[in-house]
Amino acid sequence: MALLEAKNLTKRFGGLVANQDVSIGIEKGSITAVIGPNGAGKTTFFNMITGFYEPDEGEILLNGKSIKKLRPDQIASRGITRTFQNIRLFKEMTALENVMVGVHSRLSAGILGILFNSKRVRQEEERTRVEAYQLMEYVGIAHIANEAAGSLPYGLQRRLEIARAMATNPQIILLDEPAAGMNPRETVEMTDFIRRLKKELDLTIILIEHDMKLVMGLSEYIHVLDYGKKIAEGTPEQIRNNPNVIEAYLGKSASDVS
Ligand SMILES: Nc1ncnc2c1ncn2[C@@H]1O[C@H](COP(=O)(O)OP(=O)(O)OP(=O)(O)O)[C@@H](O)[C@H]1O
Repeated sequence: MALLEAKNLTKRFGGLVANQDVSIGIEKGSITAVIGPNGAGKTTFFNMITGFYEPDEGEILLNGKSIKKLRPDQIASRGITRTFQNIRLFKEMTALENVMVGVHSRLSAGILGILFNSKRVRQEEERTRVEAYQLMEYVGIAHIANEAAGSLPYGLQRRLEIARAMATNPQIILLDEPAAGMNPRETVEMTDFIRRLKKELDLTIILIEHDMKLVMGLSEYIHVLDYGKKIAEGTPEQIRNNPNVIEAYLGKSASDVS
């Protein structure tokens, strides 16, 4: 059984069908890419999996149980986390504090704890700080712990967002264009880092990415969307040679998939 199963998902915005009958199964411990031209429906798919949009039709199963009607925080607590295409950090807060927010969402002493048990709250605060710092060390960004998130270069902000997502202790992480805006060196580092997440933490990774070199080099399996419909799935080799995929990218840039 697939760890995560999206079955026949459809999402409409007025007359526009952003996802139509999309089915995607994700195996535990795999790296899967969802690709397609601009506006194909990739982020809409992520938004349904993570509870930001409720599908109009279809079903989403995690370990065989429906998560379709759950809120984003409930889905996060079941181990599915994400990053965003447009980085969403608390820009005025330090990098460490941003990661602490992620850890907090898992540990939180609750409002009664805050009112009546300040010692426990203080201990939890300290534990949160230590955990967040360790996570930053793992991600290789501990040196920027005390810098304001908004002042960091783009590549570091992307890594920081991943560190915050990982702080919720996920089993599945959805990365929406992790290499967007990165220079070639940063892209290679990001590729290595994603591989490490899979290998060392046994994370299941689903990514949206326009950088075909990254997609083809990193993914074990690829699903292709075009105008809201899934037009192909397969290994990188199969996708590279799939006439439907080449056709979908033609007119944009045929060389994108080669
Ligand atoms: N909240 C929304 N309201 C109305 N239309 C939306 C909404 N979200 C997405 N859409 C539309 O749905 C379609 C699919 O958008 P989506 O962002 O999922 O595509 P995408 O494949 O992620 O594109 P890109 O690669 O450009 O990020 C687009 O036509 C978009 O304008």
